[in-house]
Amino acid sequence: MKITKDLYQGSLALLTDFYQLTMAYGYWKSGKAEQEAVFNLFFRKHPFQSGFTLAAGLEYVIDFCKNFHFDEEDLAFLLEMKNSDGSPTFEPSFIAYLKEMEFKCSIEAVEEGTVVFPHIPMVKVTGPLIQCQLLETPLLNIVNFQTLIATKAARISFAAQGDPVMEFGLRRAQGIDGALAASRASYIGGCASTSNVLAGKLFGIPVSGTHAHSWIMSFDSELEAFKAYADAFPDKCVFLVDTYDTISGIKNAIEVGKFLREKGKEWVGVRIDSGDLAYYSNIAREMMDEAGFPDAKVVASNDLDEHIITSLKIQEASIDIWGVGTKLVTAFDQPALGAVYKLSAIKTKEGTWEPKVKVSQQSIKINIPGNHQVVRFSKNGKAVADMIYLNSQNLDRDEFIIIDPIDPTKRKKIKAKGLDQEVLLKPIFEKGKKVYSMPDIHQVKANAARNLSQFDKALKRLVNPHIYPVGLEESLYQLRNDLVFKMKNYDGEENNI
Ligand SMILES: Nc1ncnc2c1ncn2[C@@H]1O[C@H](COP(=O)(O)OP(=O)(O)OP(=O)(O)O)[C@@H](O)[C@H]1O
Ligand SMILES: O=P(O)(O)OC[C@H]1O[C@H](OP(=O)(O)OP(=O)(O)O)[C@H](O)[C@@H]1O
Ligand SMILES: O=C(O)c1cccnc1
Repeated sequence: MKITKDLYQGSLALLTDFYQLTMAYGYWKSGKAEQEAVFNLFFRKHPFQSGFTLAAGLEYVIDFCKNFHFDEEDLAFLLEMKNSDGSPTFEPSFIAYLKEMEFKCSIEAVEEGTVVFPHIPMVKVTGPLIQCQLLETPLLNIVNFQTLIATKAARISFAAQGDPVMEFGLRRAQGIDGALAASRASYIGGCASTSNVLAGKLFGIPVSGTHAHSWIMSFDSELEAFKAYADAFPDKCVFLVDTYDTISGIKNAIEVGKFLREKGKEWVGVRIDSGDLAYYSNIAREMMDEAGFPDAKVVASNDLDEHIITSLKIQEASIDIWGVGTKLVTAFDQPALGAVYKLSAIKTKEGTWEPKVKVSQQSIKINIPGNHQVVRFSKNGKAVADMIYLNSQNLDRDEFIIIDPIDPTKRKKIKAKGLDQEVLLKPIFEKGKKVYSMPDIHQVKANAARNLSQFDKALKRLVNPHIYPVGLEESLYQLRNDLVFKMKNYDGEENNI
């Protein structure tokens, strides 16, 4: 098992794009490697046309940064790399520099389970330019995927209106870590359990499941198969009833349910995995009630997502538990979140922070310069607005104006008196030393639920959700404008239109 062993036990410093290493070499060669910089990780658009996004992945980020180093094998690999003319890509003294490199960055981040919005920095990295740069790809890899899946899981859980959702995705997930990370993020986002036993072991997530059609098919009859399963798991029986004929399957399940009851045991219920799930779940409910099993549950599965679940709820399907796999763990309708990681300030030789901006034809792509913090204003536990501000700014004011980063005609006055304020970027590492104590996964899940409950349900509807106000504090907005004009050499002529 070389691949899994190397992946999970070796150094992960090479899990990056090659250009990060060529830039790292360039920074080192030009004497800029240790110059202090600030980078922000943020996304520009919610996934799935959602009205909110749920942050996840910080625990992986912490793990990655704690173990950030180049081991002997990594260094040997880099030393062997050649340019097209056969010359070495990296000088031995650069490799020696990497060997001695110790993680020195400070990291601030939103906690896992925090509801986040476009443009809000989710992770802010401050430290030697070379180290900030080397973190770009792995941080994006981790946060993009887990945030995407946690958001999808939250949408699915809302659609299920509090019914348990079992995550069944492993067999269709994007590879080994895709599956593991998806199970973790799905649990944070609202799923009750996973079918992935390794995820259960690694992350402490509850593991659950029913049985497959192959179980039934391996016996001479469905009834015999149900009885044998009941024998093995008298307290945990969910019978899959659609292998041959769903109605006969429900009858057989009830018969075994009665047999179990005679022995003082109660079955859990049935699973329906094909056909019209509203129609068959209602028939199953009626038959089980009539037979004296009002507490027996109906589990439904088969290519479910938030939209089909919503439709089944509208149809008043009698489904108590939802099994969701493929469309959850592959984020079926949006394969990536699209978060980016941008340089926003750099320290000058004089020791002052110089804000940096990337100018773009598309205003959505102009980053927010400077060294920031984010505050969430709320009233009586309900979030009111988020403000991104320069962290030199004093929050002790009665009133703020926030300006939409894309459309400056959208502004909001925040009367701060009487509002609660929560600063969202929390210290995670200080100069390479971890200062954050990571809550366990159940606390993270509870944090997600608490966070989501702070937002109006208009934000959580699947179609055309309400837009939550997020803006730049006035002076940050002004700084950004001034910098864009400066970088574009704007001289008052029309040449910038
Ligand atoms: N009442 C319903 N309303 C809306 N969608 C439903 C309803 N019942 C089932 N579905 C969905 O319709 C789709 C049916 O897909 P498909 O044709 O693959 O199922 P099937 O033929 O019944 O099952 P299979 O191919 O697995 O034997 C699934 O996504 C399922 O979740
Ligand atoms: O549909 P998902 O949301 O991905 O949920 C997981 C699916 O995996 C299993 O199907 P299986 O692999 O046996 O295939 P089949 O039922 O489609 O034949 C199970 O019966 C679900 O239908
Ligand atoms: O336990 C189940 O019922 C299950 C697990 C994985 C995929 N489909 C169903």
